[in-house]
Amino acid sequence: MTSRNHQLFELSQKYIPGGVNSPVRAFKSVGGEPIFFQRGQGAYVWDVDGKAYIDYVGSWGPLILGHAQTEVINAVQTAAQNGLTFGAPTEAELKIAELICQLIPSIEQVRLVSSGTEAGMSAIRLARGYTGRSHIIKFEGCYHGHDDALLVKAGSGALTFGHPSSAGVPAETVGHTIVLDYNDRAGLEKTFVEHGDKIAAVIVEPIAGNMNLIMPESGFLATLRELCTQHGSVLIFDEVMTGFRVGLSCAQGLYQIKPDLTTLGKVIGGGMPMAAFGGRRDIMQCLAPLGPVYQAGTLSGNPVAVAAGLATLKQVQAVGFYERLASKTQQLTEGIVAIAKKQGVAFCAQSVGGMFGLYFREKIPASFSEVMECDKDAFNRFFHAMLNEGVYFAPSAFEAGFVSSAHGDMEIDKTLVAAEKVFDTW
Ligand SMILES: N[C@H](C=O)CCC(=O)O
Repeated sequence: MTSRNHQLFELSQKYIPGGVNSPVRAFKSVGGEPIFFQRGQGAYVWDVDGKAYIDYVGSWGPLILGHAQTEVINAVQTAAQNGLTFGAPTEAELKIAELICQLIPSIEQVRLVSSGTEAGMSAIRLARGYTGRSHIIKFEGCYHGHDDALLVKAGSGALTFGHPSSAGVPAETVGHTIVLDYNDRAGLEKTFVEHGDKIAAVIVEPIAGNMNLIMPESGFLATLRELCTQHGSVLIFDEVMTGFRVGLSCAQGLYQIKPDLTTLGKVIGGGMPMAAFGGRRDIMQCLAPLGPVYQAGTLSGNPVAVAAGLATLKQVQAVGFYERLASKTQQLTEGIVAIAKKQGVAFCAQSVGGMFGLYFREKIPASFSEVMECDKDAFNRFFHAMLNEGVYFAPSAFEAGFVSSAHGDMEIDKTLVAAEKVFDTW
């Protein structure tokens, strides 16, 4: 009998390109058909054929409290009853803006948008408007949404499908984008010596999560900070993924580096489409209607999304929240590593807060080129075998994984039992 999933996928391909609304969902690199989900609760998701999975994707990061979390759902329902959108200021958006500024000291003012792509694109335009310069630096394998200027040697779905620089982006559009290697301080210094007075901004994922998980090496972020200050360039931390995911003070708090601008998304929307960019007041004041840099959005600050975000940010402030999350995530990665090692599989893993990376190689990668050395076929085999056991990891060797506060000992144990079974017959 044909599964409901298969039927839906067949039909979807007729009406939606590739049957998906974002390429990385397509299972293209791991093979097989994408799963159509019907519902989620806590740490679990159920597909349309009724099979349950422990979910380590969490909608690619936003669901730090798990699926359908009671307070978040209640907040959404209450907000929705008062109207879905006004296209005008609300008290709730003021509340979330104030909270973001309180929790992230580098953010003195913030503007809400609807997606991480918008946040990144707006931050770049703002940095260019503020400095009056054109060049930007980004790093290979980092992904900042699908804004044209940033879609060069990008990570995430672009990397997954082997097209890190997209067709449809004119050469002139990326003519001002300089791409460097993540963690390459010497390359960075050289570029600033050559082009320092032209560089409007450096945009970086302070912990890279779109080429699997790559941690910044000691001194990398500090060098970035020093060079940007020295040359009058705007330092932009893309914390769409790491914001309120790796800790309450985000990656910038962990590394004690103050960027000029920060982009946020995922967790701040609690599962609803919301993102933000914010930072130094003197830079933010260049935005319309105060300044000459235009930026806008009909649904920006959407009240339902803001309600979900506020309910989420309230809960992550609970004492010990991030310590518990980090320890669960570590329990998961250390457990899988121990099982793989027992079977002699070349595998390693690492985590930070509620975010983790799994690598089919002996040593944890520290750069884009080392990530590329991971055994992609082994990952694909592992992915499908775990899926078969009811564990859903991201369908790409280049994406980080996520643990939520709804993942308890039971879910971690079940995952490790599944991994034991998978590696037993490796
Ligand atoms: N890595 C991406 C976002 O952070 C994955 C989500 C997507 O592209 O659909």
